[in-house]
Amino acid sequence: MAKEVSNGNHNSPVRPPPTPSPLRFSKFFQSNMRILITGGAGFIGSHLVDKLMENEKNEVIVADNYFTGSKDNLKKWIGHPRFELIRHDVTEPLLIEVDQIYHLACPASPIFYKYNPVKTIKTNVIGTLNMLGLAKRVGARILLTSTSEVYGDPLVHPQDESYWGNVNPIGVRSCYDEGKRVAETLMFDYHRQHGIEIRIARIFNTYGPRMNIDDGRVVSNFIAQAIRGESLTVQAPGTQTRSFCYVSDMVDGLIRLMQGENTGPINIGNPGEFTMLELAENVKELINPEVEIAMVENTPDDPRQRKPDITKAKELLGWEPKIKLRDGLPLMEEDFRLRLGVARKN
Ligand SMILES: NC(=O)c1ccc[n+]([C@@H]2O[C@H](COP(=O)([O-])OP(=O)(O)OC[C@H]3O[C@@H](n4cnc5c(N)ncnc54)[C@H](O)[C@@H]3O)[C@@H](O)[C@H]2O)c1
Ligand SMILES: O=c1ccn([C@@H]2O[C@H](COP(=O)(O)OP(=O)(O)O[C@H]3OC[C@@H](O)[C@H](O)[C@H]3O)[C@@H](O)[C@H]2O)c(=O)[nH]1
Repeated sequence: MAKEVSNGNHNSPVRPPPTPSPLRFSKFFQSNMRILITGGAGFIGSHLVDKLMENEKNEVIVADNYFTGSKDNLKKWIGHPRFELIRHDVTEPLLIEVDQIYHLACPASPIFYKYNPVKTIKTNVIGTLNMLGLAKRVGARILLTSTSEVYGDPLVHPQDESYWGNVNPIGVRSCYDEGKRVAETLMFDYHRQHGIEIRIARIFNTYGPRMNIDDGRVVSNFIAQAIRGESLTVQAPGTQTRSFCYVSDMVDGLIRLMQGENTGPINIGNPGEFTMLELAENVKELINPEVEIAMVENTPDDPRQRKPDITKAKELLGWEPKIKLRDGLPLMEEDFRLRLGVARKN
C-alpha cells in the first residue's frame, strides 16, 4: 500500500507522486532538466523560453500549433542544441520524455478565443487532459497558466484565491473562463487521484514586447493605435478596471511557482489598478499626445473590475512585480515601433 502524503494546502491526504523520469537525475554530459512549454511560440511562452534557456542545464521543448503564436518569437533559439520546436496541437496526445511541463497552450486574447469557441474548450479540456496524461506517464511536474477570468465579473475586490468567482456559464466568454475552470479541476483531480505534482498560476492581464500587433487586447491595441496616429478605442464605459503586469515579472513568478513547493492556485499579477480611460490617457501622454480617445461599443460580459490580491505570491513565492505600468509601456513601444517600422518623432 502506497504511503499517503499531505499536499500542504488541503486537509485531505493525496497519493504519493509517480516515480519521476530518470532524466530528472540526469547523467554526465546531459542537461539536468527537460522542460516542455506548450504554447511556447506565443507571447508569454516565448519570454519564458528565453529565461529558461539562460540556464545551461535546461533543455527546452516547445509544442505549439501556431494559432496565435509564431516561429518568429523563437527565431533566436531555432537550431540551438538545447532547444526543440514541435508543431503540435495539444488536443492530440504527445509522447515525449520530460521532467517539467509549463502548460500555456490556449489563445488568450478575447477576439481569438471567441473566434472558435468549441476549439477553445477542446484546447482547455482535452489539451489539459493530454498534458496531465503525459505528466502522469513520465512523472513530470506540471504548471497550468490559469487566469483571473476564473473570477468572472468579480463581486469581491480585490480578488484573492479563495474567491470562487462569478462566471456566466453560457456566455460568449465561457469557452475560455469555464474552460480554464475545468482545467483547474482536472489538475486537482489528477493530483488527488494520481499524485501528480501540480502548480496553478492565476495570471492577471500581462503586457509587453511580442504581443501580436493585431492581438485585440487593450494594451497592444492602444500602443499600436498611438504609434499609427489613430484614435485610442476605449470600450464603454471606460471605467472598467484592469491591473497590468509586465511580462518579465510574470515569467519570474511562473518559474518561482514551478520551482517552489506550493500547488496554488496562486494569483500572479500586478496590483496597480487602472480604468481603461486612465490607461488610454497614460498611453497618449507617453507615446503620442496628439491622438484622440474614442469611446466605442463594448462586448458582452466584460468584467467591470479586476485587481489581484497577491498576498499568497508574496508569502509563498517571495514574489512581487517590479515594473510599474509607466515604465513598462515605453519598453513595449520600442518593440512595436520596430515591428511597425515607425520611428519616434523628436
Ligand atoms: N497574457 C495574459 O494577459 C494572460 C492572462 C491570463 C492567462 N493567460 C494565459 O497564459 C497563456 C499564454 O497566454 P499569451 O498571452 O502568451 O497568449 P498567446 O495567444 O500569445 O499564446 C498562446 C499560445 O498557445 C498556442 N496554442 C493555442 N492553441 C493551441 C493548441 N490547441 N495546441 C497548441 N498550441 C496552441 C498559440 O499558438 C500561442 O503560441 C494562456 O494559457 C493564457 O490563457 C494569459
Ligand atoms: O481596444 C480595446 C480593447 C479592449 N478594451 C477594454 O480593455 C479591457 C481589457 O480587455 P482585454 O481584451 O485586453 O483583456 P480582458 O481583461 O478582457 O481579458 C484578458 O484577461 C485575462 C486573460 O486571461 C486574457 O488575456 C484575456 O482574456 C476590457 O474592459 C475591454 O473592454 C478597450 O477599452 N479597448
